[in-house]
Amino acid sequence: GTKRGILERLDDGEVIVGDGGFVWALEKRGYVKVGEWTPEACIENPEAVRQLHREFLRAGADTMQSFSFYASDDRLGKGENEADSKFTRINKAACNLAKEVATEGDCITIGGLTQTPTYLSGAGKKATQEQFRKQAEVLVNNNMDVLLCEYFERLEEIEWAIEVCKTFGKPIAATMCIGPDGDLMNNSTGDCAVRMVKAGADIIGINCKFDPFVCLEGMRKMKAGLDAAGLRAHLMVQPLAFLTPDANKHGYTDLPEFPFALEPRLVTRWDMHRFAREAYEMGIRYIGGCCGCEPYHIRAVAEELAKERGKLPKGSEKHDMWGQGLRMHTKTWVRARADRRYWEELRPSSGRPLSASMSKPDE
Ligand SMILES: N[C@@H](CCSCCCCC(=O)O)C(=O)O
Ligand SMILES: [Zn+2]
Repeated sequence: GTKRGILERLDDGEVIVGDGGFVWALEKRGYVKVGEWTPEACIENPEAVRQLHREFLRAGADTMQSFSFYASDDRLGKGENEADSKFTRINKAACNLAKEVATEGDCITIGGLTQTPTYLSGAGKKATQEQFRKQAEVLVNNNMDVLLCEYFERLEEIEWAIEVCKTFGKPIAATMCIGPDGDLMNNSTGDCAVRMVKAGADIIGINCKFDPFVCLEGMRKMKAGLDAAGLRAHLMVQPLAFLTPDANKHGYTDLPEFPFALEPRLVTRWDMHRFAREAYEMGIRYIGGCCGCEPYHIRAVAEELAKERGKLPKGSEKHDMWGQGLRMHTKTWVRARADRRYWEELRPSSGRPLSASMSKPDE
């Protein structure tokens, strides 16, 4: 068809703006349960999922990712008869919602899958790959343009997932939720990058668990690993929208504030400008967000890279860049904040005089 695929766009050096965090945004809206993090909302409240897709589209997202997170059969299904099992219905609905909104823009649909309870149970490669095959099959049968293996903490499991996805002949993206200190099986971040590419991924990187700047530290290690191995791949990063300089290799889940008091750590749109620029300068071209990342964060990515993309997102119709919308404010001191440097240099207070700036992660 006319729509140019993701690899064509990336090969042409184009920026792909990703969408943000679905489970996190929908949990705040009462459609997802913390701890389960499963996407029943696709069949129970499709209007909420559709609306969030539309908000990310308006913010400039070039991708619509199926809300199929933690939707493997071993987590969702109870082995009921395939056709109308919860597993099949949720994954199918997730694809349809992503496709519906993707057609409202010139978006690429991304079929997402992630780590499984089967792997953690120690059931081994065959049983684990069967889970990936089942879910990838539904995503491909429902016309997702790309398969994304995301939020893997262990290299071996994402290698198995990539191997399975490769059999479907779609472009493959793969992101691990690791920082600069490697995965949970003592594989270095650089080695994780190399082995994801060797397993067959076209686009590799990091998503979740760590803040935008810690993720970029991890991406620098991934890039160095690929360079040392003489490998090339497109780079992708979808960080948390929470600041986590104090996290250990387990990321935000080990911080005392996880999951119900991370709000003081939220990044501002200005942090996202700085992140998007640094990511772009590193050669990363698929730039989105994960947990905590709301549409205004994605709009900031699209605005920071407006020149490179040759366009502003629709949502910028209601947002003059760098605070220019304050020029007409009645208060002179607020008018003075219609200034890029003011916002770039501001170190915002937390408003919590008794709060420490950092916490100690639980082991
Ligand atoms: N594409 C997904 C990624 C979710 S990343 C992790 C979500 C919570 C994990 C946990 O605490 O177990 C989404 O946007 O929801
Ligand atoms: Zn996440």
